[in-house]
Amino acid sequence: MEGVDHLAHERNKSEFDVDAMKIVWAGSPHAFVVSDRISKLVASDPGFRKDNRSTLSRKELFKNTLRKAAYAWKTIIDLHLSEEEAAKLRFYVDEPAFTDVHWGMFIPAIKGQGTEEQQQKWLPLAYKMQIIGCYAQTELGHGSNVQGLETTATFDPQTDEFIIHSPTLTSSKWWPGGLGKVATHAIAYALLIVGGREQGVHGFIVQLRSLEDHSPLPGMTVGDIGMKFGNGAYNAMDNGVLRFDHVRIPRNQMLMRCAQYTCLCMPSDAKLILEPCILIRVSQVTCEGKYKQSDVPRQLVYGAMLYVRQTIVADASCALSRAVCIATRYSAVRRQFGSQNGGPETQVIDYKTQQSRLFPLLASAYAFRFVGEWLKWLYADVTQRLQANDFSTLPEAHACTAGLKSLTTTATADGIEECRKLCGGHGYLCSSGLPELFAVYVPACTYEGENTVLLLQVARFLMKTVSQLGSSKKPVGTIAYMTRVEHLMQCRCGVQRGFAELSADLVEAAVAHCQLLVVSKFIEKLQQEIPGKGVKQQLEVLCNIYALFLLHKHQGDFLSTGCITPKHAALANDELRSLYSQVRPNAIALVDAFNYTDHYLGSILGCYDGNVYPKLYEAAWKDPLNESVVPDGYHQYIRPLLKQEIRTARL
Ligand SMILES: CC(C)(COP(=O)(O)OP(=O)(O)OC[C@H]1O[C@@H](n2cnc3c(N)ncnc32)[C@H](O)[C@@H]1OP(=O)(O)O)[C@@H](O)C(=O)NCCC(=O)NCCSC(=O)CCCC(=O)O
Ligand SMILES: Cc1cc2nc3c(=O)[nH]c(=O)nc-3n(C[C@H](O)[C@H](O)[C@H](O)COP(=O)(O)OP(=O)(O)OC[C@H]3O[C@@H](n4cnc5c(N)ncnc54)[C@H](O)[C@@H]3O)c2cc1C
Repeated sequence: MEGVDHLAHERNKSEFDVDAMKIVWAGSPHAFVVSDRISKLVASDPGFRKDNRSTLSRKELFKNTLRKAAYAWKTIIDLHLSEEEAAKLRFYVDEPAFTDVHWGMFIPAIKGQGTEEQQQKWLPLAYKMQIIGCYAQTELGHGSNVQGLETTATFDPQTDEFIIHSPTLTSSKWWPGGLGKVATHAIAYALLIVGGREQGVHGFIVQLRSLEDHSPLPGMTVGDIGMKFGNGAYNAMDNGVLRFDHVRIPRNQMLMRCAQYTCLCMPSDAKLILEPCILIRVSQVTCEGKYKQSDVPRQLVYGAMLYVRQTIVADASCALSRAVCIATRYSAVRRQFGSQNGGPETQVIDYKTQQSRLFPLLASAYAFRFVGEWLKWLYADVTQRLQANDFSTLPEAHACTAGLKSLTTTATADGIEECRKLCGGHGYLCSSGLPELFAVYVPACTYEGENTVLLLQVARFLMKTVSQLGSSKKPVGTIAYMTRVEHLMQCRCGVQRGFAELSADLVEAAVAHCQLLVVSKFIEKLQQEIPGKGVKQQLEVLCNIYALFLLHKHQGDFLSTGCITPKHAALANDELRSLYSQVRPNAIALVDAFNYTDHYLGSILGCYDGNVYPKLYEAAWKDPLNESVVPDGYHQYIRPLLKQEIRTARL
């Protein structure tokens, strides 16, 4: 029945203060208040309705997304929402759209790589959405290999302009979100050519469409690249294709500063904190056509990616927690087998197999939340260091953002699919929310750096650290533990095979390094003051589950290297079962702590009151196919079949 909490008996089992855990999950009392208020604002506004998405055609879906983006912007203006509140509103609207790239990449790239003058010119326009930007780096022929990009930007000293051109089919920009139909401007990455010499890949601000009638400017061929995976909401995003035919832009539209770390302390909740920027000029082209390369690492040009990868780790904890919330609530509602003397059947959440699949994912959601908080700190720290021209932790920041982005997105994508399977057949219904969540989430394993390519970056960083063992340069920070492998390196010295030959093994080592990072940051979190009855105890259980689950999953490696004995492995498995039993009475409360509205979850299986079956039944009849009792096509195709008239029928 409506209004009855069918999960009340589960909630009454909780052994900790759920409201206190909500604040831990949100990050602070302030963050909780903002999240709670904005999520309810969005959930209560019919203008943000999303339960009909799966019945829309792509063009209807896209136009509805434009309407929602405009409506969200109007809401932000009318309610005078702050940067933080506006970012939360876009988060809870939960609609992949051009605004994601405008706010999440276009603006950070200008902040990170634009000079003071360029920021003063372009940022006010972008903040007021008087221009809409996209991040046009990937091409048809190159995505991972940024140095392989073929678009050219040739400086013309006669006119003090750059000529942007797509010399080959494979140099066509391909994938940038928002590019296909909406963006008026792009940060386009191109190979700079000055005086006939190639000077590497740089970013350029290029206007794509008229601000009067939105038509593509001369020399631009631009459109959408077509339908993407599944029928999910990501098809509301106009990922585009763009070819330049000798398009001229003023010299002052090459992004000529790379102090992006000093400007970007934009934590994942996107509260923009502008740090004073130290002018670190990576490169510039003078009006005489002279190219000046300064001595800062050229990789500062990749700054926007480093920033976005950091936010993707926090996003992973959100996506995984959504799926776990749905699967946990439904596992408590669903009963199957086990009836004793006509009594109720067993809740599937009580089966040890269900717990051994579900609870490590619950622990992972919390683990990724806390490592995401730490990564936000690391990013702010590298920011401060860059202000003093201290690049010492830049390699570590790159390795951590790349590695944790790879680890958490892979685990989250796999975890969402596991949650769908944990819900049985009903998990395959769009009304469960899981198919769309999966379809929208999985590209995170590819965009912002393909996950294996990024793990190779971590492996390169680890091997570089190993090569320095024995020297005066001692490993510190997240690789301090590697001093312990020094003896291994000495006894194995001489056996050197190529990085490429060993790359598959090195990627596994990179994953292990990142998993160690996640566990150690969870442990550090537990060393902090955590208020609320039983809250720290619950987090300790989840931390132990996360760590022991990894040990169990990779026990072959631990055993073969002599790190543990078979007895240790058996003890770990026993302890895991015991820990699952400790989570069981608190499982519903632990997912309630995410504080997701039913609107944001978008799932009948995961609805707060657990009143699943009536909602499933009611939702079925709303499907357009049920608008008529006799289906369209019966008379044309089915009746001839049934009446054996098929031989003569015109199909
Ligand atoms: C794989 C690499 C890193 C290789 O770059 P490379 O110039 O060939 O450099 P290398 O020789 O391998 O390394 C040279 C050196 O540069 C360092 N480095 C590399 N990247 C960074 C960084 N970001 N920050 C700081 N340092 C960086 C590396 O660690 C190397 O250092 P070392 O020489 O070993 O000390 C690069 O090509 C890359 O990042 N590829 C991935 C491209 C990518 O992520 N594209 C994303 C496009 S935008 C997008 O997808 C948006 C998604 C939509 C959305 O988010 O909604
Ligand atoms: C939904 C979505 C949105 C996107 N949005 C944007 C955007 O807004 N702006 C933008 O610029 N781009 C965007 N992209 C593009 C995205 O950044 C690239 O697809 C991504 O960087 C991967 O590059 P790639 O496609 O070239 O993959 P590839 O590198 O071609 O990967 C193919 C395979 O090759 C392997 N591989 C590649 N190099 C190596 C190597 N050196 N060693 C071993 N294996 C290797 C990879 O591991 C992978 O298995 C988007 C992509 C998607 C799917």
